[in-house]
Amino acid sequence: MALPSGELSSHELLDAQAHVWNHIFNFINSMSLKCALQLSIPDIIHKHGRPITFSQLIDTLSINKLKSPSIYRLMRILIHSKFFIKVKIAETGENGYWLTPASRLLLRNDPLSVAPFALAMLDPVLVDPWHDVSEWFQNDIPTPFVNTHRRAFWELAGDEPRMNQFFNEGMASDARLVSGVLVRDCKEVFEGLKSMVDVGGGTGTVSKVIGDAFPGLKCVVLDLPHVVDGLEWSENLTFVGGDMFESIPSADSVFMKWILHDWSDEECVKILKNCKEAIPNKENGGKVIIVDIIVNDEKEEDQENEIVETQLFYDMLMMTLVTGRERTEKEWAKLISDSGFTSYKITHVLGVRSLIQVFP
Ligand SMILES: C[S@@+](CC[C@H](N)C(=O)[O-])C[C@H]1O[C@@H](n2cnc3c(N)ncnc32)[C@H](O)[C@@H]1O
Repeated sequence: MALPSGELSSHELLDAQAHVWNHIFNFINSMSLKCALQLSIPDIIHKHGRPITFSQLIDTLSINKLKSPSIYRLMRILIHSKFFIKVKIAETGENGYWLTPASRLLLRNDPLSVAPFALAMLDPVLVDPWHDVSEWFQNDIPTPFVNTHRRAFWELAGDEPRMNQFFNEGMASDARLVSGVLVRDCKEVFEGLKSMVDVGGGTGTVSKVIGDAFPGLKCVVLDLPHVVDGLEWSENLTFVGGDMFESIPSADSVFMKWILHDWSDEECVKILKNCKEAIPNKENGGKVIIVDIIVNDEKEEDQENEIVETQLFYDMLMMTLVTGRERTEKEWAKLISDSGFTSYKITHVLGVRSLIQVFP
């Protein structure tokens, strides 16, 4: 009996096979990147200050030198995935490895480094639940993460200091990049505010940057006690260990970056209602400032669009690790009105994410 694939031309069949193989092995891109970070390859090339030859790279790497030929293979795939380029060194005519814009974002000491975020997201604690997604679909456990680790994400982060640390560092590295854009390109959103609560603000990176840019603005970071206990306060930055589902300290405004996408619609409505309690009415300038993804579902089928693919990755990540999801504008509008707010304004200045101002 002819298989369905028998209806395909040889060309279609081979293309389909290549497509399937690339998806089977997509994780090799992630893991090769993780390996390069763990071996500090971007930092070594950067420190060298000019393109580095293969033998110079091998001399600098702390590896078993018998495995050097495999570094050539690692670099070859990372060149293919645009993390490095090979250039001709003018003086010697030799080839050297050099950085690309993507690997510049991986330098450890760069203030905008995403290296801690990459290492957090590719830690086995966060990767293991992906093996349990299909099992989770068949049972009544709330998330694949709980299926694997028997505890919810935030609970395990509270119990495991190593996870607490790598997750907070990962978040802080993303927060540095985003807060720079916020204070540069969205000044009007913060101007005139006297106080702001950064709900789920982690170790306070965004609040520090915003507080420095607007010295009249007092920021309070509310996060779980294991995240904020022992952090250093300053003149206009304080920390409160608490639970946003219980209550949120009062302020002119609430800021939430990467919070609501962690939670289900019901949970988001609870958080947003608590935000509404914490701020003054619209006439007195109360507002909630949200930084999160708005999925452009009209482009969902368009696999050429890198931003849509990133948004869909995040949506699956929220499904696997926590109870959250990424939302379309229509879904955001429903959450906002179900929580008793009257209007919102979206600003698209943050690439994959958007800034949403919500008014009581
Ligand atoms: C995805 S992280 C975002 C951190 C920070 N806003 C950022 O974007 O860099 C979510 C944060 O929510 C905090 N969180 C989780 N449950 C919470 C709760 N019930 N009350 C307050 N914060 C909570 C976590 O500890 C974590 O810092």
